[in-house]
Amino acid sequence: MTAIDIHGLRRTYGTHTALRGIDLTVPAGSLTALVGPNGSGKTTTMRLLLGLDRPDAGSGTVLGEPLERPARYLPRVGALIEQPALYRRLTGRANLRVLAELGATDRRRVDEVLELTGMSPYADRPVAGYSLGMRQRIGVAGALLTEPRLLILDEPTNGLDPVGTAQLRTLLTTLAADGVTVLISSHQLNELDTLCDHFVFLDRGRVLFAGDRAGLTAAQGPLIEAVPERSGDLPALLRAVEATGRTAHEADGLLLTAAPADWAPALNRIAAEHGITLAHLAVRRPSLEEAFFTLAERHNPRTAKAA
Ligand SMILES: Nc1ncnc2c1ncn2[C@@H]1O[C@H](COP(=O)(O)OP(=O)(O)OP(=O)(O)O)[C@@H](O)[C@H]1O
Repeated sequence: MTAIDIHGLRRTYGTHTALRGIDLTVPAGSLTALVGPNGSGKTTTMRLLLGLDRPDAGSGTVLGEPLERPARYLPRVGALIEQPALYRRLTGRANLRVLAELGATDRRRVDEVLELTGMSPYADRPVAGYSLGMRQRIGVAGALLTEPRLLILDEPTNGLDPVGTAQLRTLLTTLAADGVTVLISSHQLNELDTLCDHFVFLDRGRVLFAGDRAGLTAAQGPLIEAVPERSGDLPALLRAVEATGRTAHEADGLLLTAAPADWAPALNRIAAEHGITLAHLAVRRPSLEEAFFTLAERHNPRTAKAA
């Protein structure tokens, strides 16, 4: 079952093409991360899915209904796009009651969503005194009022402290376990690494990768990291690796290269041939951020680093 199945989604603003015909498949019940640098098209994608903007091209379904008929699926969708619109003088609870009334939702649901988002202790304070993170959580609470089957959250961790982020992570995991599909965007890639099970990488309006963790590992391959005993040898080691035709980077005193795991002994030999002793040599799974940059570079070698 797919919650979102869209093909060829395209949106141009004036001369700027924000989305270049992307395909987006989000499995039902998944926690799918929509990740990419600033301006890659995450918000545009979400706005189009929510019927807040119209695509120039593209079709497909959301919760089994056609994308062109958002009114048919929106009652089952909860969303938080950018900052939540809240009445600053009203309390968090009163804001949610207004939303519940507008959506003809039972008032008792307000207490439930306050509890779910950990906002019950602050519910009777005016929103004007809330931190950014508290406003975000009230926004998420508002998105949950209608017990949505699909939750679309644009950068919901913006402004959240580590405790707030951890609470949101627990909440989203619980919702997904209950069969709710969650599509969540962030440009802080590693934040979504442990939370999500599906990933869509956007870069300049294109999809670089879409799939699950196993697919990502297969697409990107492992990373080999090495540290020379003498830190001054790192540039020479980089040159030696690049001379073999591989791309290598330096990060925090480490040499990193995307290569098959069995290339580690070759790296050890190359170092030895150049008179360099390695203090550390390891093969590991790339982080989400590293996977993104490897795939971005493969796609567009000259400009990936600038993204
Ligand atoms: N209404 C608009 N008018 C003109 N350009 C727009 C509009 N909306 C988006 N864009 C442009 O489209 C591109 C994609 O923007 P979008 O907001 O979707 O990116 P994003 O991935 O959500 O970025 P961020 O992480 O900064 O939120 C950007 O270059 C942006 O400037």
